[in-house]
Amino acid sequence: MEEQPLISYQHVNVSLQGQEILSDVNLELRKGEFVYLIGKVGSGKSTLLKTIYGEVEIDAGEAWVLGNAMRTLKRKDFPTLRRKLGIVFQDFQLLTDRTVHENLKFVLKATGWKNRTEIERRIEEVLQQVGMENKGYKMPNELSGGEQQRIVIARAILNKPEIILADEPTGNLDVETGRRIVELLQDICRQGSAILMTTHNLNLLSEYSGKVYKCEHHRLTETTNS
Ligand SMILES: Nc1ncnc2c1ncn2[C@@H]1O[C@H](COP(=O)(O)OP(=O)(O)OP(=O)(O)O)[C@@H](O)[C@H]1O
Repeated sequence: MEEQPLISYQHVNVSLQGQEILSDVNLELRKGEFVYLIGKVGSGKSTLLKTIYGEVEIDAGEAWVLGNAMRTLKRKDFPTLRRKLGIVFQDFQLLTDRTVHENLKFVLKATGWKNRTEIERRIEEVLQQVGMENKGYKMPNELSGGEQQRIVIARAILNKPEIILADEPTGNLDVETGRRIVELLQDICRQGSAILMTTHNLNLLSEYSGKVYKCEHHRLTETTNS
């Protein structure tokens, strides 16, 4: 039997303050998929991602995320869902008053990790995975933009999420650094997390394969990535 998709949206409508943002959205994300979400500024990409982690409500349609029906999911159950998602925001949002290591430890502790050895081991593993193994002692402001984004990705993968939502993860970076970040996400995808990322950088689409959805005129259409 075919596995259920990790995300399945059917005929979903989303509005903000009475304004239609997205209408009749159909979206599917399956295990191991790398999916791009493209579209003009203000077309609704971030809003769509926000519905997946429950920050924005869905008005109509059917929406499933990791087995949860999003329209009936209780507020108290959102934190449990969010822990299963790795979220990479456009601006980095590392805690600026503590080191990289402390940033990562903070998340592990907040998500229930207690054993000190396991915590240390996991921090070492994710730092290695993003190529930042010697940077744990640094403060965020001592890192370049690309390095900070790597740490944000390290933070997102701490709990081995099934889905990573990345909102314009290359937005503030130069082309080459942005490319390396996408390579890192592709690498993480190959290791088992599905990735849904928004981008304005259409060059990436031809360089790194993936399914493409385009947000336009309040609709989402799947386009071919050639
Ligand atoms: N909190 C809000 N209240 C009302 N309208 C909002 C709110 N947040 C966003 N919008 C509107 O929703 C629309 C979609 O915004 P969204 O941020 O999802 O677009 P986007 O495609 O992610 O844009 P960008 O490429 O600039 O990130 C925009 O018209 C925006 O003005």
